Amino acid sequence: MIKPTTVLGQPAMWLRAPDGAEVTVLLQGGQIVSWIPAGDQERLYLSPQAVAGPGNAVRGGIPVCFPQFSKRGPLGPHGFARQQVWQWVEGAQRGEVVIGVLRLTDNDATRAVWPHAFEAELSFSFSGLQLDVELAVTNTGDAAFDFTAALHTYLLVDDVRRARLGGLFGVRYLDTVNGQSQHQEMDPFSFAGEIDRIYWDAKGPLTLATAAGRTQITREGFDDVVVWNPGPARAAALADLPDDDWLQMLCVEAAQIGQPVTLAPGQEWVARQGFEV
Ligand SMILES: O=P(O)(O)OC[C@H]1O[C@@H](O)[C@H](O)[C@@H](O)[C@@H]1O
Repeated sequence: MIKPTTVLGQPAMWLRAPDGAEVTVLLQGGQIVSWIPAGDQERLYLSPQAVAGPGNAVRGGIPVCFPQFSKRGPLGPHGFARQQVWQWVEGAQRGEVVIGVLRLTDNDATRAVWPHAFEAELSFSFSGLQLDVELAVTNTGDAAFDFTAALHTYLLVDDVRRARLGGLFGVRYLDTVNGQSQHQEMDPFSFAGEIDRIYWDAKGPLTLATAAGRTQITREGFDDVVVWNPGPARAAALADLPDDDWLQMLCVEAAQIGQPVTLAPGQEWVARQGFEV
């Protein structure tokens, strides 16, 4: 079943597979804001103080960061894709699987800050205990451009201090809290408070273990992984996050940061992030 709905007062689509798995996606940002696997519970964190609509970035779900990751460039944080309203292209049931596709193309607002012609497509498919999310970007103009990107997934956890993330052993990372580079030594590792790291060239599958069970996270085409939690002090400074909700979320982001993507006219880049509980 696929039907229009609203989330945070904004247009969204709600999709349910025959086995009961559900996804809700906001047109703003092409942002998946809910994923409930079949017979399971909500797996994505969406802040109860999230604000949608023009000029806002929704805190939670799977924001699409494009064409810039974080503040690593001249654009606003994480680029403009999460603030743009994407077009709903199609939703369909194919056997047991339900798919959804949204598209963002350059427009006056994007060209004002980033003078390139592009088409970005966010596709997802789900059924049972799996969700796959794919981001494709095509250069529809006549000059090459570069970008960085991420699927900035907010995973819902019962208490981040009891969560453990595995699969990054030996991977070099930049700790953006203190600016230092290190290699991951603990695997799996747990979280005491604020963490903000870019793991470079991390290709293997990840496992997030929480009291609610395990989530396997795979990636194709994304070289890097970002692990972010604001911890108590930064959470208190974020107006769209309740002070204690840093305990209930962990961002494990599939990202392309270290080697920006360069697309020649007509070229396409595709990358995906998959989840299984
Ligand atoms: O508050 P924003 O713009 O959604 O960003 C949230 C976080 O996103 C993460 O990806 C970054 O690594 C953090 O540095 C940043 O604070």
